[in-house]
Parts: sequence; structure tokens; C-alpha cells
Amino acid sequence: MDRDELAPLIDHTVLGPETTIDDVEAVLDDAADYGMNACIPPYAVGHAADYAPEVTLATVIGFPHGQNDPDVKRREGVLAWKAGADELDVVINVGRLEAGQLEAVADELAELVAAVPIPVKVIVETALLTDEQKRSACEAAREADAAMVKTSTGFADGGATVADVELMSESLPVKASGGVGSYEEAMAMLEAGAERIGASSGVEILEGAPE
Ligand SMILES: O=C[C@H](O)COP(=O)(O)O
Repeated sequence: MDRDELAPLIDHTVLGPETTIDDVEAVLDDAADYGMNACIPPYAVGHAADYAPEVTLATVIGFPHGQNDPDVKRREGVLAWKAGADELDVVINVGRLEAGQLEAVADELAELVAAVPIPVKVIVETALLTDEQKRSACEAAREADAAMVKTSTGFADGGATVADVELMSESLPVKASGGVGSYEEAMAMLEAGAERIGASSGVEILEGAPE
């Protein structure tokens, strides 16, 4: 896959706790130059939509731990959409998932999906889950009519793996994120079935791609 084919599959990402507006603008500049999407913190969405209207903008909801009250997550999603977000990446409530409260997990996601007219991706944070829990998380996301499932926040101890992309692809399209740092790693995720890559290394990935 060459650089131009790969670029639109990448959500070039900046989500760290110290992310400034300058950091967001730098990611948007790179996203615009290369033809990538961008994934940025919620507080920066309004500015980003004005600064780089040509870039498809994702933001994160309930980030990074996913344990906000469901009403807060829904409201956060609506505010982000109204501010200009094109897609939402919401962190699942891992505590509820691990406690087996799958109906509550799915209901919360369904409320968010129903509240916004844009695609919702569900971050399941695979590093914290058993394979059975990963399957349950993906099933809850599918029941909630989410558009995709996403492996990781990038802030847990592990990120995307080929095995997890294969497992998750059985339920919904997958965004592989967390630790994807090179063209070869991105291609391994796509070959495993991923349809999107989330990475703070979007430029490095594309610089390794054939032109
Ligand atoms: O949502 C995507 C992740 O935050 C990116 O993680 P990364 O910095 O390991 O590429």
C-alpha cells in the first residue's frame, strides 16, 4: 500500500495530558499535508474545526478511563459533535465490563450513538481484558450500533496486537491504536483486518510507506 492509499486510513493523534493548542495545530498541519484524519482532545475541537476544516476530526469521550456517568459521556459527545467533531472515540466502562454488567455497558453506548449523527468508535482497552471480555465488549458495541471498535487508548500498558485485531474484527470494523509506530506495524494491523489506524506516529508511518 502506498503513502496516498494509507494516509486516509490513519487517525493522526495527540491526546496526552499536556497537549496544548500548539500541539493540536501541529498534528492538524501534518494531517492536512499528508491527507490523514486527526484525533485530538475534546477541548480543542472547536478551534481545530476552524483551523483545519479540511481535516476529518475525531475526538475522545470519557477519555482515558471511561468511568464518567453515562449522561456526562452522552453530553460530552453532543458538545463535541456540535463543536465540529466528525467522529467520536468513546472509552468503554471497563469496570462494568469486568463486573459482567454488559447491559449497562451496551445501554450507555447506545445512548451516545443515538444522541449524535456521526460515527462512534468504542475503545475497549484490550490490554486490561481477557479474550472473553474483549468479545463481550465488542458485542456490546455492536448491539449499540457503534461504527467501529478501537483497541486501545494508548495510555494503558499495552496497545494494538494482531491477535486482538483478528478477534475484534469478528464483531465490527476495527481501529488499531496504541503503539503502532511504523509502516510495517501499520500494515500488519491492516493485514489482520483493521480498517483504521490510530497513532501519534502518523508521519513516521507514512514516511516509511512507498510513495
Ligand atoms: O488513540 C490513539 C492512541 O492514543 C495512540 O497511541 P500511540 O501514541 O501509542 O500511537
